[in-house]
Amino acid sequence: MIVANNLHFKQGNFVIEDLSLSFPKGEVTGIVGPNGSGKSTLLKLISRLLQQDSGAIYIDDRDLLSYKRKELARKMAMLVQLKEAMPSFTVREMVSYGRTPYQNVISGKTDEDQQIIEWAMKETGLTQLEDRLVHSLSGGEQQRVRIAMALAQKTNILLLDEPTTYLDIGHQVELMALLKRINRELGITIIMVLHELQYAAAYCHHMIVMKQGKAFTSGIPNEVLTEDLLKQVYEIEAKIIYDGNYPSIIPKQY
Ligand SMILES: Nc1ncnc2c1ncn2[C@@H]1O[C@H](COP(=O)(O)OP(=O)(O)OP(=O)(O)O)[C@@H](O)[C@H]1O
Repeated sequence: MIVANNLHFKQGNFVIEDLSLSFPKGEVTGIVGPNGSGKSTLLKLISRLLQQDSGAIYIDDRDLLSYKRKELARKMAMLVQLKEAMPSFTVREMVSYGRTPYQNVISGKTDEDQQIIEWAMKETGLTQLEDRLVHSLSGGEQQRVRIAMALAQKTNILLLDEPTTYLDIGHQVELMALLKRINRELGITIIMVLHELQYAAAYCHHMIVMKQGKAFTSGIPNEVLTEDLLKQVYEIEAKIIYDGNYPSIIPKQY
């Protein structure tokens, strides 16, 4: 469904060269790799926040660059890293922004828009918080608001850059479970950058490992995530112990 062919991209001293990848439709793909390996850059190229120097990205067999802005916003939602302060909007107002790609300036919000806003808040457990100001919420609640806004956008692709940043382990697991349910029940294709290899292994169908602007390897997580990979990509000696699909990584230096 999403295919990248022979991408070339240069920013400063960092280069992506001849990168070709595919992201399976209806599945959850995790992009992992060390700091500075190009994970966010790859996600930004897929969401058109950045544009490759050459090569092409196809979404549903159509060149990404040929989509009109609103048309693309109806197809994919992107949650960038949570770095900036959240705005002074209520939860409902912020979720409503997800309807922007469908709105007509004259008619404003339709009944259908309102129903979708209610649905998105319900799916993410925010109905009780709808009148709260977003910046007054906890980190985990704020992430749910951002996901609700993306759901209100009614896209079939959701891209997320490090969605678990700033969350404690309880909220990390809650968020991963929410994303898994969104994928399973709504069939939304999810592509996310993750630092936690254990979540990539446990919650993703497909995993891509980036190293220095290249896809070092990709495939089924528990086949990709090996002690040898940790050595070659992260340069650590570590032991991996699986409990079902969930790995524990124990570094030798410990
Ligand atoms: N605007 C820019 N100009 C020059 N270099 C940049 C720019 N943005 C990113 N880079 C460089 O590109 C490289 C890849 O960055 P990117 O953010 O994609 O890495 P990442 O794998 O997501 O890293 P992290 O895990 O630390 O978030 C890094 O070396 C970064 O310094």
